[in-house]
Amino acid sequence: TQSTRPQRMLAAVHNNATRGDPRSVVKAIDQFCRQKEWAMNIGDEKGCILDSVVSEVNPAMVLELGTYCGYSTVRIASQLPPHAKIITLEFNPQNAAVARQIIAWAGLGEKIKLIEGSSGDWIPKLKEQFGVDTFDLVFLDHWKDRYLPDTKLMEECGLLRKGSILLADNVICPGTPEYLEYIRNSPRYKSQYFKSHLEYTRVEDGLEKSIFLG
Ligand SMILES: O=C(NC/C=C/[C@H]1O[C@@H](n2cnc(C(F)(F)F)c2)[C@H](O)[C@@H]1O)c1cc([N+](=O)[O-])cc(O)c1O
Ligand SMILES: [Mg+2]
Repeated sequence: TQSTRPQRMLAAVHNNATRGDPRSVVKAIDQFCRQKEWAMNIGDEKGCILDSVVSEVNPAMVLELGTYCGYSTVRIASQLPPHAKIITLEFNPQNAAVARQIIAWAGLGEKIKLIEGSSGDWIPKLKEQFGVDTFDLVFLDHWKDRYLPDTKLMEECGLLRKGSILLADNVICPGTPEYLEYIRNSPRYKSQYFKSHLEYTRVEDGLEKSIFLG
């Protein structure tokens, strides 16, 4: 039976990355996507911007929307201080299954809680189910038409505090026009655009970093 792209990506990690070495997992995925098959990981160029935001925020609690295969999950978790945690939401069970194995290979299972389901279902339950207070950093990289409704939902559920950082992928390509319009015009956020390129291509894309002002 035919394998899927995430399964071929997992095989590339097993064959080319060192167990317990997150940087080698990131490198193996980027190599697979450059040399074999494009895939929608944030990639190394935007990934370096993600790294700099994570190290600047030094978050104790991170929420990622859109695990996919776990590339950015591993990238973020490998930079977290001890005892810090990342909760990552994934809707597609096949993607979640691959992500769990990539996260395990990187040796980061203790820092990462992968939840399968939809943001609409899970965002309202994070406080009661996982004892979350607020998130220091939220990374948005799931369905682009969900960035805005889910940001409003996080506000309503009291998951953001004064100073919480939202970092959104793909604000140019594929684009998140409604989210950008809201976040750049809302008095409750201060936003900054980081110009870059769509993963593994020369097409323009970028990240939008927004601080919640409370
Ligand atoms: O469509 C793109 N990304 C969509 C990403 C979607 C991924 O997020 C999951 N999800 C959905 N809801 C949730 C949650 F969290 F709600 F539970 C999680 C989906 O199952 C999928 O694995 C994309 C496309 C391009 N491109 O160039 O076309 C480039 C990129 O970087 C991209 O991120
Ligand atoms: Mg993306």
